[in-house]
Amino acid sequence: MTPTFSAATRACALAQLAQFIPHAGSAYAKHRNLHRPGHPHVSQLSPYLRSRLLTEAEVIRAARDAHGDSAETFVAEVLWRAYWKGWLEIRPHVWRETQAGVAASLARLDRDRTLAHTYEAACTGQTGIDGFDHWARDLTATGYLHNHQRMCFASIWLYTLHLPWQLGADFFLRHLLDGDPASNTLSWRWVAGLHTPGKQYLAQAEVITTLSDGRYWPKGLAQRVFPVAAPPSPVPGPCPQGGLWNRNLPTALLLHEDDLSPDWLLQAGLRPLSTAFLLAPGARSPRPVSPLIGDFLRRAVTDCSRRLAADLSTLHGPVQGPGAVDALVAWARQSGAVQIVTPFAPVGPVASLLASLDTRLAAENIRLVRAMRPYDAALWPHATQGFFRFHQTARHLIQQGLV
Ligand SMILES: Cc1cc2nc3c(=O)[nH]c(=O)nc-3n(C[C@H](O)[C@H](O)[C@H](O)COP(=O)(O)OP(=O)(O)OC[C@H]3O[C@@H](n4cnc5c(N)ncnc54)[C@H](O)[C@@H]3O)c2cc1C
Repeated sequence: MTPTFSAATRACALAQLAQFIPHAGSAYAKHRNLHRPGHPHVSQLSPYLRSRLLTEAEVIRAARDAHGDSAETFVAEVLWRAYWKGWLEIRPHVWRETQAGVAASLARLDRDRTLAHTYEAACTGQTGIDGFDHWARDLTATGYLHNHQRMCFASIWLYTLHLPWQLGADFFLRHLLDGDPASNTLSWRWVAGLHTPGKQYLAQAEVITTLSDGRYWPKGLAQRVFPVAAPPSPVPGPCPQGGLWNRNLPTALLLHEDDLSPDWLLQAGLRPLSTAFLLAPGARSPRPVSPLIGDFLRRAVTDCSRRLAADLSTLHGPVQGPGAVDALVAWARQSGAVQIVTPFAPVGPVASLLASLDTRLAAENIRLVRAMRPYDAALWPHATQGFFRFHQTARHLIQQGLV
Protein backbone atom coordinates (compact mmCIF):
# COMPACT_ATOMS: atom_id res chain seq x y z
CA MET A 1 0.00 0.00 0.00
CA THR A 2 1.36 3.40 -0.92
CA PRO A 3 0.17 6.59 0.76
CA THR A 4 -2.15 8.94 -1.08
CA PHE A 5 -2.86 12.44 0.08
CA SER A 6 -5.76 13.11 -2.28
CA ALA A 7 -7.83 14.69 0.49
CA ALA A 8 -5.94 17.87 1.28
CA THR A 9 -8.36 18.98 3.94
CA ARG A 10 -8.06 19.81 7.61
CA ALA A 11 -10.80 17.27 8.36
CA CYS A 12 -8.70 14.59 6.71
CA ALA A 13 -5.59 15.72 8.61
CA LEU A 14 -7.48 15.56 11.91
CA ALA A 15 -8.84 12.10 11.07
CA GLN A 16 -5.33 10.87 10.26
CA LEU A 17 -4.03 12.36 13.50
CA ALA A 18 -6.78 10.65 15.49
CA GLN A 19 -6.00 7.33 13.80
CA PHE A 20 -2.28 7.65 14.52
CA ILE A 21 -2.36 8.93 18.11
CA PRO A 22 -2.75 5.46 19.73
CA HIS A 23 0.60 4.58 18.06
CA ALA A 24 2.46 7.78 19.05
CA GLY A 25 3.77 6.46 22.38
CA SER A 26 6.26 3.66 23.03
CA ALA A 27 5.18 1.84 19.82
CA TYR A 28 6.48 4.78 17.76
CA ALA A 29 9.76 4.82 19.69
CA LYS A 30 10.20 1.10 19.02
CA HIS A 31 9.07 0.75 15.42
CA ARG A 32 9.41 4.12 13.71
CA ASN A 33 12.47 3.10 11.66
CA LEU A 34 10.75 0.08 10.13
CA HIS A 35 9.64 0.87 6.63
CA ARG A 36 6.92 -1.62 5.98
CA PRO A 37 4.46 -1.24 3.08
CA GLY A 38 1.90 1.45 3.95
CA HIS A 39 4.25 2.81 6.68
CA PRO A 40 2.01 1.83 9.61
CA HIS A 41 4.50 2.97 12.28
CA VAL A 42 4.77 6.66 11.31
CA SER A 43 2.09 9.32 11.12
CA GLN A 44 2.42 10.46 7.47
CA LEU A 45 1.18 13.83 8.68
CA SER A 46 4.03 15.77 7.05
CA PRO A 47 2.16 17.20 4.01
CA TYR A 48 -0.49 18.59 6.40
CA LEU A 49 2.13 20.03 8.76
CA ARG A 50 4.04 21.52 5.82
CA SER A 51 0.99 23.55 4.75
CA ARG A 52 -0.20 23.94 8.34
CA LEU A 53 -3.59 22.47 7.66
CA LEU A 54 -2.52 20.93 10.96
CA THR A 55 -0.05 22.57 13.35
CA GLU A 56 2.87 21.09 15.26
CA ALA A 57 1.43 22.49 18.50
CA GLU A 58 -1.81 20.53 17.94
CA VAL A 59 0.05 17.32 17.15
CA ILE A 60 2.34 17.63 20.19
CA ARG A 61 -0.63 18.37 22.46
CA ALA A 62 -2.60 15.35 21.18
CA ALA A 63 0.39 13.01 21.59
CA ARG A 64 1.20 14.23 25.11
CA ASP A 65 -2.46 14.11 26.19
CA ALA A 66 -2.66 10.48 25.12
CA HIS A 67 0.75 9.21 26.22
CA GLY A 68 2.40 11.73 28.57
CA ASP A 69 6.18 11.32 28.60
CA SER A 70 5.94 8.10 26.58
CA ALA A 71 5.27 10.33 23.57
CA GLU A 72 8.70 11.96 23.93
CA THR A 73 10.31 10.23 20.93
CA PHE A 74 7.44 11.30 18.70
CA VAL A 75 7.36 14.82 20.13
CA ALA A 76 11.12 15.13 19.57
CA GLU A 77 10.67 14.20 15.90
CA VAL A 78 7.97 16.85 15.52
CA LEU A 79 10.35 19.34 17.16
CA TRP A 80 13.03 18.62 14.55
CA ARG A 81 10.86 20.57 12.14
CA ALA A 82 10.98 23.73 14.28
CA TYR A 83 14.68 23.17 14.95
CA TRP A 84 15.54 23.08 11.23
CA LYS A 85 13.31 26.10 10.58
CA GLY A 86 14.89 28.15 13.35
CA TRP A 87 18.40 27.05 12.31
CA LEU A 88 17.86 28.26 8.75
CA GLU A 89 16.02 31.40 9.84
CA ILE A 90 19.14 32.60 11.66
CA ARG A 91 21.45 31.42 8.85
CA PRO A 92 19.46 32.23 5.68
CA HIS A 93 22.69 32.36 3.70
CA VAL A 94 22.75 28.52 3.68
CA TRP A 95 19.54 28.43 1.60
CA ARG A 96 20.93 30.90 -0.95
CA GLU A 97 24.19 28.95 -1.07
CA THR A 98 22.25 25.71 -1.69
CA GLN A 99 20.23 27.28 -4.49
CA ALA A 100 23.47 28.46 -6.09
CA GLY A 101 24.82 24.90 -5.68
CA VAL A 102 21.75 23.49 -7.46
CA ALA A 103 22.21 25.91 -10.38
CA ALA A 104 25.94 25.10 -10.66
CA SER A 105 25.31 21.34 -10.51
CA LEU A 106 22.56 21.53 -13.16
CA ALA A 107 25.03 23.38 -15.40
CA ARG A 108 27.55 20.57 -14.78
CA LEU A 109 25.01 18.05 -16.10
CA ASP A 110 25.11 19.85 -19.46
CA ARG A 111 28.88 19.38 -19.66
CA ASP A 112 29.30 15.92 -18.13
CA ARG A 113 27.39 13.16 -19.96
CA THR A 114 28.34 10.42 -17.50
CA LEU A 115 27.09 12.48 -14.58
CA ALA A 116 23.90 13.35 -16.50
CA HIS A 117 23.31 9.64 -17.25
CA THR A 118 23.73 8.65 -13.57
CA TYR A 119 21.50 11.53 -12.48
CA GLU A 120 18.74 10.49 -14.89
CA ALA A 121 18.98 6.85 -13.77
CA ALA A 122 18.79 7.92 -10.10
CA CYS A 123 15.74 10.16 -10.64
CA THR A 124 13.86 7.53 -12.63
CA GLY A 125 14.79 4.55 -10.43
CA GLN A 126 16.98 2.76 -12.97
CA THR A 127 20.32 2.43 -11.20
CA GLY A 128 19.90 -1.29 -10.53
CA ILE A 129 20.27 -0.69 -6.76
CA ASP A 130 17.55 -2.58 -4.93
CA GLY A 131 15.57 -0.33 -2.60
CA PHE A 132 16.95 2.90 -4.01
CA ASP A 133 15.16 2.39 -7.33
CA HIS A 134 11.88 1.56 -5.58
CA TRP A 135 12.15 4.68 -3.42
CA ALA A 136 12.80 6.92 -6.44
CA ARG A 137 9.67 5.53 -8.11
CA ASP A 138 7.58 5.65 -4.90
CA LEU A 139 8.58 9.26 -4.33
CA THR A 140 7.62 10.39 -7.81
CA ALA A 141 4.36 8.40 -7.73
CA THR A 142 3.14 9.38 -4.24
CA GLY A 143 5.05 12.48 -3.05
CA TYR A 144 6.06 10.70 0.17
CA LEU A 145 9.02 8.69 1.52
CA HIS A 146 9.62 7.22 4.96
CA ASN A 147 12.37 8.97 6.97
CA HIS A 148 14.77 6.04 6.93
CA GLN A 149 14.31 5.65 3.19
CA ARG A 150 15.10 9.38 2.79
CA MET A 151 18.28 8.97 4.82
CA CYS A 152 19.40 5.91 2.83
CA PHE A 153 18.40 7.45 -0.49
CA ALA A 154 20.45 10.59 0.25
CA SER A 155 23.44 8.53 1.41
CA ILE A 156 23.42 6.25 -1.68
CA TRP A 157 22.90 9.27 -3.98
CA LEU A 158 25.99 10.92 -2.54
CA TYR A 159 28.44 8.19 -1.48
CA THR A 160 27.59 5.34 -3.89
CA LEU A 161 26.45 7.21 -7.00
CA HIS A 162 28.75 10.23 -6.44
CA LEU A 163 26.03 12.69 -7.39
CA PRO A 164 26.10 16.25 -5.96
CA TRP A 165 23.96 16.38 -2.80
CA GLN A 166 22.38 19.66 -3.94
CA LEU A 167 20.80 17.87 -6.94
CA GLY A 168 19.39 15.24 -4.59
CA ALA A 169 17.93 17.91 -2.33
CA ASP A 170 16.42 19.55 -5.42
CA PHE A 171 14.97 16.20 -6.60
CA PHE A 172 13.29 15.76 -3.20
CA LEU A 173 11.98 19.33 -3.20
CA ARG A 174 10.45 18.79 -6.64
CA HIS A 175 8.56 15.68 -5.54
CA LEU A 176 7.89 15.63 -1.80
CA LEU A 177 4.45 16.91 -0.82
CA ASP A 178 6.11 17.97 2.43
CA GLY A 179 9.11 19.42 0.52
CA ASP A 180 10.45 22.06 2.83
CA PRO A 181 13.48 24.33 2.34
CA ALA A 182 14.64 23.92 5.94
CA SER A 183 13.97 20.23 6.76
CA ASN A 184 15.05 19.07 3.33
CA THR A 185 18.18 21.16 2.76
CA LEU A 186 19.48 20.68 6.27
CA SER A 187 18.77 16.93 6.33
CA TRP A 188 20.76 16.50 3.11
CA ARG A 189 23.54 18.60 4.66
CA TRP A 190 23.39 16.35 7.72
CA VAL A 191 23.83 13.21 5.57
CA ALA A 192 26.78 14.95 3.85
CA GLY A 193 28.40 15.75 7.20
CA LEU A 194 27.94 19.49 6.79
CA HIS A 195 25.67 19.96 9.78
CA THR A 196 27.55 18.12 12.50
CA PRO A 197 31.24 18.13 11.55
CA GLY A 198 32.64 14.59 11.51
CA LYS A 199 29.17 12.97 11.36
CA GLN A 200 28.10 11.62 7.99
CA TYR A 201 25.41 9.05 7.30
CA LEU A 202 26.42 5.86 5.53
CA ALA A 203 23.56 3.61 4.36
CA GLN A 204 24.27 -0.05 5.10
CA ALA A 205 22.80 -2.89 3.09
CA GLU A 206 22.10 -5.17 6.09
CA VAL A 207 20.27 -2.38 7.95
CA ILE A 208 18.10 -1.68 4.90
CA THR A 209 17.29 -5.38 4.57
CA THR A 210 16.42 -5.66 8.27
CA LEU A 211 14.33 -2.49 8.49
CA SER A 212 12.42 -3.35 5.32
CA ASP A 213 11.60 -6.85 6.66
CA GLY A 214 13.74 -8.41 3.95
CA ARG A 215 12.05 -6.58 1.10
CA TYR A 216 15.24 -4.92 -0.22
CA TRP A 217 18.68 -6.46 -0.70
CA PRO A 218 20.85 -3.65 -2.11
CA LYS A 219 24.27 -4.61 -3.46
CA GLY A 220 27.41 -2.58 -4.15
CA LEU A 221 26.77 0.22 -1.65
CA ALA A 222 29.70 2.46 -0.72
CA GLN A 223 31.58 1.07 2.26
CA ARG A 224 32.86 4.40 3.44
CA VAL A 225 32.02 8.08 3.32
CA PHE A 226 34.26 10.78 1.86
CA PRO A 227 34.54 14.43 2.88
CA VAL A 228 32.15 16.80 1.11
CA ALA A 229 33.54 20.26 0.42
CA ALA A 230 31.48 23.24 1.56
CA PRO A 231 32.02 26.64 3.12
CA PRO A 232 31.89 26.53 6.93
CA SER A 233 28.45 27.02 8.51
CA PRO A 234 27.87 30.73 9.08
CA VAL A 235 27.58 31.99 12.64
CA PRO A 236 23.96 32.48 13.70
CA GLY A 237 22.49 35.93 13.16
CA PRO A 238 19.47 37.38 14.95
CA CYS A 239 16.19 35.50 14.71
CA PRO A 240 13.53 37.50 12.85
CA GLN A 241 10.49 38.59 14.81
CA GLY A 242 6.90 38.82 13.74
CA GLY A 243 5.20 42.17 13.08
CA LEU A 244 2.26 43.60 15.00
CA TRP A 245 -0.90 44.58 13.17
CA ASN A 246 -3.16 47.45 14.07
CA ARG A 247 -6.76 46.38 14.71
CA ASN A 248 -8.12 49.81 13.85
CA LEU A 249 -6.84 49.95 10.28
CA PRO A 250 -8.60 48.60 7.17
CA THR A 251 -6.90 45.24 6.73
CA ALA A 252 -6.64 42.49 4.14
CA LEU A 253 -5.33 38.98 4.68
CA LEU A 254 -2.77 37.19 2.52
CA LEU A 255 -2.55 33.44 3.05
CA HIS A 256 0.11 31.27 1.47
CA GLU A 257 1.24 27.66 1.15
CA ASP A 258 3.38 27.82 4.33
CA ASP A 259 0.34 28.46 6.52
CA LEU A 260 -3.22 27.74 5.43
CA SER A 261 -4.90 27.87 8.86
CA PRO A 262 -5.62 31.50 9.74
CA ASP A 263 -7.89 30.56 12.67
CA TRP A 264 -5.39 32.02 15.17
CA LEU A 265 -5.51 35.41 13.40
CA LEU A 266 -9.30 35.38 13.20
CA GLN A 267 -9.49 34.47 16.89
CA ALA A 268 -7.23 37.46 17.60
CA GLY A 269 -9.88 39.70 16.05
CA LEU A 270 -8.74 40.01 12.44
CA ARG A 271 -11.67 40.87 10.14
CA PRO A 272 -10.21 41.09 6.65
CA LEU A 273 -11.80 43.23 3.95
CA SER A 274 -10.50 40.73 1.45
CA THR A 275 -8.41 37.54 1.49
CA ALA A 276 -5.93 36.40 -1.16
CA PHE A 277 -4.03 33.13 -1.50
CA LEU A 278 -0.46 32.81 -2.76
CA LEU A 279 1.06 29.52 -3.93
CA ALA A 280 4.60 29.10 -5.21
CA PRO A 281 5.22 25.39 -5.92
CA GLY A 282 6.98 26.17 -9.21
CA ALA A 283 9.53 28.33 -7.38
CA ARG A 284 10.84 25.33 -5.39
CA SER A 285 13.22 24.40 -8.18
CA PRO A 286 14.59 25.57 -11.53
CA ARG A 287 13.38 22.19 -12.89
CA PRO A 288 9.74 21.09 -13.32
CA VAL A 289 7.98 20.42 -10.03
CA SER A 290 5.66 17.42 -9.61
CA PRO A 291 2.01 18.30 -10.42
CA LEU A 292 1.03 16.38 -7.26
CA ILE A 293 2.35 19.29 -5.16
CA GLY A 294 0.31 21.96 -6.97
CA ASP A 295 -2.79 19.73 -6.83
CA PHE A 296 -2.38 19.17 -3.10
CA LEU A 297 -1.93 22.88 -2.43
CA ARG A 298 -4.86 23.98 -4.58
CA ARG A 299 -7.12 21.52 -2.76
CA ALA A 300 -5.78 22.81 0.58
CA VAL A 301 -6.70 26.37 -0.48
CA THR A 302 -10.19 25.24 -1.46
CA ASP A 303 -10.56 23.58 1.92
CA CYS A 304 -9.39 26.68 3.77
CA SER A 305 -11.79 28.93 1.78
CA ARG A 306 -14.75 26.61 2.43
CA ARG A 307 -13.94 26.04 6.08
CA LEU A 308 -13.62 29.71 6.90
CA ALA A 309 -16.07 31.14 4.35
CA ALA A 310 -18.03 32.98 7.04
CA ASP A 311 -14.95 34.87 8.27
CA LEU A 312 -12.99 35.37 5.05
CA SER A 313 -14.77 37.88 2.84
CA THR A 314 -14.00 38.40 -0.86
CA LEU A 315 -11.66 35.58 -1.74
CA HIS A 316 -8.97 36.10 -4.37
CA GLY A 317 -6.75 33.53 -6.05
CA PRO A 318 -4.83 31.31 -5.57
CA VAL A 319 -2.29 33.56 -7.23
CA GLN A 320 0.84 31.85 -8.56
CA GLY A 321 3.46 31.98 -11.28
CA PRO A 322 5.68 34.78 -12.56
CA GLY A 323 3.01 37.51 -12.34
CA ALA A 324 2.09 36.74 -8.72
CA VAL A 325 3.55 39.88 -7.14
CA ASP A 326 1.92 42.19 -9.72
CA ALA A 327 -1.43 40.44 -9.19
CA LEU A 328 -1.14 40.83 -5.42
CA VAL A 329 -0.27 44.52 -5.65
CA ALA A 330 -3.39 45.06 -7.80
CA TRP A 331 -5.49 43.04 -5.31
CA ALA A 332 -4.14 45.00 -2.33
CA ARG A 333 -4.89 48.31 -4.06
CA GLN A 334 -8.45 47.23 -4.90
CA SER A 335 -9.15 45.86 -1.42
CA GLY A 336 -9.03 49.33 0.13
CA ALA A 337 -6.74 48.05 2.89
CA VAL A 338 -3.80 50.01 4.24
CA GLN A 339 -2.41 46.98 5.99
CA ILE A 340 -1.98 43.41 4.71
CA VAL A 341 -1.54 40.76 7.39
CA THR A 342 0.18 37.55 6.37
CA PRO A 343 1.44 34.57 8.40
CA PHE A 344 5.24 34.75 8.70
CA ALA A 345 6.78 32.71 5.86
CA PRO A 346 10.02 30.96 6.80
CA VAL A 347 13.08 31.10 4.50
CA GLY A 348 12.07 29.77 1.09
CA PRO A 349 10.25 30.70 -2.12
CA VAL A 350 7.21 32.32 -0.46
CA ALA A 351 9.38 34.46 1.83
CA SER A 352 11.32 35.67 -1.24
CA LEU A 353 8.07 36.62 -3.01
CA LEU A 354 6.84 38.42 0.11
CA ALA A 355 10.07 40.43 0.25
CA SER A 356 9.41 41.69 -3.32
CA LEU A 357 5.76 42.33 -2.48
CA ASP A 358 6.74 44.30 0.62
CA THR A 359 8.83 46.70 -1.46
CA ARG A 360 6.06 47.17 -4.00
CA LEU A 361 3.38 47.71 -1.34
CA ALA A 362 5.51 50.26 0.49
CA ALA A 363 5.41 52.38 -2.67
CA GLU A 364 1.59 52.27 -2.40
CA ASN A 365 1.65 53.19 1.31
CA ILE A 366 0.34 49.75 2.22
CA ARG A 367 2.08 47.96 5.07
CA LEU A 368 2.81 44.23 4.95
CA VAL A 369 2.71 42.73 8.45
CA ARG A 370 4.23 39.26 8.87
CA ALA A 371 2.50 37.81 11.92
CA MET A 372 4.46 35.04 13.62
CA ARG A 373 2.75 32.17 15.38
CA PRO A 374 3.59 31.93 19.10
CA TYR A 375 4.99 28.40 18.53
CA ASP A 376 7.56 29.66 16.00
CA ALA A 377 8.37 32.78 18.03
CA ALA A 378 9.00 30.66 21.15
CA LEU A 379 11.14 27.97 19.51
CA TRP A 380 13.10 29.32 16.55
CA PRO A 381 15.46 31.58 18.51
CA HIS A 382 16.78 28.50 20.37
CA ALA A 383 18.13 26.78 17.25
CA THR A 384 21.56 28.30 17.73
CA GLN A 385 23.46 25.05 18.40
CA GLY A 386 22.76 21.31 18.02
CA PHE A 387 19.38 19.60 18.36
CA PHE A 388 20.14 18.20 21.83
CA ARG A 389 20.21 21.61 23.50
CA PHE A 390 17.26 22.83 21.44
CA HIS A 391 15.25 19.79 22.51
CA GLN A 392 16.00 20.37 26.19
CA THR A 393 14.78 23.96 25.99
CA ALA A 394 11.73 23.04 23.89
CA ARG A 395 10.82 20.27 26.34
CA HIS A 396 10.97 22.70 29.20
CA LEU A 397 8.78 25.22 27.33
CA ILE A 398 6.25 22.50 26.52
CA GLN A 399 6.13 21.28 30.12
CA GLN A 400 5.54 24.88 31.25
CA GLY A 401 2.69 25.13 28.76
CA LEU A 402 4.49 27.93 26.89
CA VAL A 403 4.40 26.19 23.51
C1 LIG B 1 17.24 13.64 3.22
C2 LIG B 1 16.01 14.02 4.00
C3 LIG B 1 15.13 14.97 3.48
C4 LIG B 1 14.00 15.35 4.21
N1 LIG B 1 13.16 16.29 3.68
C5 LIG B 1 12.08 16.71 4.40
C6 LIG B 1 11.21 17.69 3.87
O1 LIG B 1 11.40 18.23 2.79
N2 LIG B 1 10.11 18.04 4.63
C7 LIG B 1 9.86 17.46 5.85
O2 LIG B 1 8.83 17.79 6.47
N3 LIG B 1 10.69 16.55 6.35
C8 LIG B 1 11.79 16.14 5.67
N4 LIG B 1 12.61 15.19 6.20
C9 LIG B 1 12.36 14.71 7.57
C10 LIG B 1 11.50 13.43 7.70
O3 LIG B 1 11.97 12.44 6.86
C11 LIG B 1 10.03 13.69 7.40
O4 LIG B 1 9.55 14.79 8.12
C12 LIG B 1 9.17 12.47 7.78
O5 LIG B 1 9.65 11.32 7.14
C13 LIG B 1 7.72 12.72 7.42
O6 LIG B 1 6.97 11.56 7.56
P1 LIG B 1 5.91 11.36 8.73
O7 LIG B 1 4.97 12.51 8.77
O8 LIG B 1 5.33 10.01 8.56
O9 LIG B 1 6.87 11.42 10.01
P2 LIG B 1 6.64 11.01 11.53
O10 LIG B 1 7.74 10.08 11.91
O11 LIG B 1 5.27 10.56 11.79
O12 LIG B 1 6.92 12.38 12.31
C14 LIG B 1 5.88 13.33 12.61
C15 LIG B 1 6.26 14.70 12.09
O13 LIG B 1 7.46 15.16 12.70
C16 LIG B 1 8.25 15.90 11.76
N5 LIG B 1 9.52 15.18 11.56
C17 LIG B 1 9.76 13.88 11.79
N6 LIG B 1 11.07 13.59 11.56
C18 LIG B 1 11.64 14.74 11.17
C19 LIG B 1 12.96 15.12 10.78
N7 LIG B 1 13.96 14.23 10.78
N8 LIG B 1 13.18 16.39 10.42
C20 LIG B 1 12.19 17.31 10.43
N9 LIG B 1 10.92 17.03 10.80
C21 LIG B 1 10.66 15.76 11.15
C22 LIG B 1 7.47 15.93 10.45
O14 LIG B 1 6.73 17.12 10.41
C23 LIG B 1 6.55 14.72 10.59
O15 LIG B 1 5.36 14.85 9.88
C24 LIG B 1 13.75 14.77 5.49
C25 LIG B 1 14.64 13.81 5.99
C26 LIG B 1 15.74 13.43 5.25
C27 LIG B 1 16.68 12.40 5.83
